[in-house]
Amino acid sequence: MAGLPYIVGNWKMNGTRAMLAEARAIDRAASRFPGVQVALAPPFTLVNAMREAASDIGVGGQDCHVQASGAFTGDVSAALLADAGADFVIVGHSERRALHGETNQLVRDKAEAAQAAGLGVILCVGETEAERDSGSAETVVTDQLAGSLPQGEEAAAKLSVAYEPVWAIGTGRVPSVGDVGAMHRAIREKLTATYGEAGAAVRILYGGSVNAGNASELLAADEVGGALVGGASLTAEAFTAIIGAAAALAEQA
Ligand SMILES: O=C[C@H](O)COP(=O)(O)O
Repeated sequence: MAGLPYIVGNWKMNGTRAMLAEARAIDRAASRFPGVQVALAPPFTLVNAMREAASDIGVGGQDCHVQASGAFTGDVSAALLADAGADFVIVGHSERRALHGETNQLVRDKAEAAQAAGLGVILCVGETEAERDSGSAETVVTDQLAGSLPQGEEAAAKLSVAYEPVWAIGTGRVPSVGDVGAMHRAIREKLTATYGEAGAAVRILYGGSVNAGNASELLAADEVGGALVGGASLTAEAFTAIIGAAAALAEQA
């Protein structure tokens, strides 16, 4: 595994100020598991408050604009996220690709803008169920990577890739461990083809219905360096169980 296991919670469009109590509890739990890197991506509105409430976890955004500033009503730039205290940003989530028509080129531009602003990037890729059923999942994912991986000398250094099969997100369904490993190996190959040796150190996270019951198995799959967790990151109890599973595996390794 490349580096510490990286367990990231994506709160999506959830999170009032009252939920900072969960973030604080997650932060306390993270401090008990120094062998795991833990982070949360709350809505923009909570980034700064979460940064101030938590000290042992990374805090990130769920999207960013490609420009640093300007007349883009409603958008938030990577520079603004960094100013609010974010360490990283998620780009290319399938919900952004599907609901906001984000193309690979746009995702790449966002990733490069984020890195230029000093943020780490979690770049999401994943196939739909129809693409999986037609046998083209690997081609779809490697094509997404070809189009959206950031370029530049330091691009691999602050990058993680999250493999999230669209059909597994929020459905309670997960791919077999064998399919997860096969896809993660294909992603690794693409990363080393793109970045050379630096591609070997990029963490590849699995995302899609990860929970306390399946985390150990999924995290043990080939080339899985962590998890991007949606629903099960909304409560400290559920998310801490996943962090604990990652810590136990890391200790065995
Ligand atoms: O970013 C997180 C993923 O979309 C996974 O969401 P989920 O864990 O609710 O399936």
